[in-house]
Amino acid sequence: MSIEEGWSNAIEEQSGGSGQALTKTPSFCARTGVYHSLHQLGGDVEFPTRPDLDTATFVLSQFPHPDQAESRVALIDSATNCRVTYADLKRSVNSLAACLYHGLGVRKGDVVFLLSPNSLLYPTICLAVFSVGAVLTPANPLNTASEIAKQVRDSGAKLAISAPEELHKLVPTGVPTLVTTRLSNDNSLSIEELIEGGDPLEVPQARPTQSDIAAVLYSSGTTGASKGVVLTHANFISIMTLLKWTVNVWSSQDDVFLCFIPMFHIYGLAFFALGLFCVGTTTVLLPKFDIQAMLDAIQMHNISNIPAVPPVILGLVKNTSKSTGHDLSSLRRISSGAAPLSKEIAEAFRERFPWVELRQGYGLTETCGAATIFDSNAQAKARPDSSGMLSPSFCAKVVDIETGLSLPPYRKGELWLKSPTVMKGYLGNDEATAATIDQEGWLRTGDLCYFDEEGFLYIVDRIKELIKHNGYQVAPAELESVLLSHPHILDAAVIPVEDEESGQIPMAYVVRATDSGLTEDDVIKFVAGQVAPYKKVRKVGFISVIPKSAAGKILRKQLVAQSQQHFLSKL
Ligand SMILES: CC(C)(COP(=O)(O)OP(=O)(O)OC[C@H]1O[C@@H](n2cnc3c(N)ncnc32)[C@H](O)[C@@H]1OP(=O)(O)O)[C@@H](O)C(=O)NCCC(=O)NCCSC(=O)/C=C/c1ccc(O)cc1
Repeated sequence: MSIEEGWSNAIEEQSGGSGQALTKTPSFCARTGVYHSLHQLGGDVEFPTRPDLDTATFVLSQFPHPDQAESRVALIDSATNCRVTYADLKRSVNSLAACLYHGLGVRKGDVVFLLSPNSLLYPTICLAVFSVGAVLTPANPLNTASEIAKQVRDSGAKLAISAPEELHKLVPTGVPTLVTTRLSNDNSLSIEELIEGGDPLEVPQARPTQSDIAAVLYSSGTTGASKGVVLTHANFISIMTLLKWTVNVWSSQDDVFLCFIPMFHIYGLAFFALGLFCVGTTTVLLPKFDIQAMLDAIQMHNISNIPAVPPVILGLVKNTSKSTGHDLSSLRRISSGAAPLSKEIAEAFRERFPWVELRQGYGLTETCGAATIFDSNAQAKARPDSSGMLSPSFCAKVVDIETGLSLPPYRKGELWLKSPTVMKGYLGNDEATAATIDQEGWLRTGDLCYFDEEGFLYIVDRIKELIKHNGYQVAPAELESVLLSHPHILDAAVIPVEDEESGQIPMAYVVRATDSGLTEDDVIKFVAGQVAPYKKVRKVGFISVIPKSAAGKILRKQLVAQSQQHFLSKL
């Protein structure tokens, strides 16, 4: 059904022939213009209301019964086959929390910077930091030293924890730093040693409360520069409760999960560093994403469930064949988030893996993770373009960009969300917070969407100026400021260019100084030297002037059209 047909059906249904706005749409209230979750709170999903509850206490309280915790495996490192049981994990968390509090004097509100790829220690560090009421600020280890210094400064970090190979990037910040594991040639204090030496019984009794800040994760939001998203313990406890409910709805309690999604982003943090421990499942960790290592791990550990991103789903389609290779029969479910999954990739995946359920979800750092869910594979299969229905406790509005009015089903507008998982705001940035969360608590997502009459959400475009490369955010404004720092670049604009493998790549339009002789390669190398690899400019066009509005705003859509035309003319 087309949008137009659906819309006229919805109007017909709403008016009931009388022209009155009486909606039959199950999730949409025509009077308030609000879409509600069709999943009722209460019954099987209930948020803990005790104010004096923190994320770590909540997660640890959900662990399997002590009789089972000694044998039930929480984590497996696929590279070493090293295993961590739930009982080990609990002891490590309490032991490290005791050391952070008594030994290092880490207190409530102190910001702890974490720079590490996924590892068996990552969840322990997160939970121990939460236990003492400190604020976790994780970062991508691929970030450059200057990107890291910026986050350290902005977050006000008092202590850092670093993988040994990344330590050199933290030294210039002057922040006291612990390494996760100690290399033989170095005498830094390590988390591993603290865990071994700590006494789990000395865990601090003064715990943070639900309204305290738990973490600050960096995201570009709907505009430009990276900002610290302030998430409270209540946000995390709510998302854990929803995740637990989701796993129950999907009957995934006995699944073995594969993790390569980075835990320094909300997707990995919420799923793998915290949420799945509330369910008692086993997670196999890939230290780094690699398609062959992923296929080996699926076969070796009988992986059944993979939270993924679109490029990985494409990778699975392209790198496996029916007749040869790995036994992937254990796979039951793959979910896709962080970037739009094209209908073509979804269909190719379903054809190649007919026994595997594929479900798309939608979430943001600002909502502490997933906002939507598909209840069943049949629902998802019938709607390959949809990201699912609102999760319990979520409300949405679809707001007309011109008029600000709330729109009914099948009308496209900006998605606004409200739920107990919505962030407190951006750290030290009241202006950005006010521009993103209104007085009533509605969060503007910067995504263009519509709902159908059954309450399924379809994200159709991005209003916010963000490029999504491999599921990572790339902010054009950040790259433009790097480009403008080049002495031979007079003006620059960065736009997304569609790319089959990675979703989108950043392309720069550059106005170069007369007779500068600057080449595409020069520009690419100049940017690559200053930003994390996923932010690299991968294509350059030279132009005489950057198109701008009367107010000086870059007309990116015009440049996108220009790049598409250029590409088509080359075919
Ligand atoms: C697994 C991916 C898809 C691919 O990994 P990869 O192949 O290793 O590629 P990378 O992008 O990590 O980096 C590779 C690049 O880094 C370089 N590199 C490699 N290690 C090095 C090195 N140590 N030194 C320096 N260079 C190096 C490497 O050379 C290479 O450079 P280049 O070839 O130029 O791209 C990876 O990109 C990835 O994990 N992406 C996911 C990002 C992600 O989690 N985003 C979520 C954001 S939060 C969000 O949106 C939440 C949504 C959500 C939605 C729904 C829900 O239900 C819940 C949540």
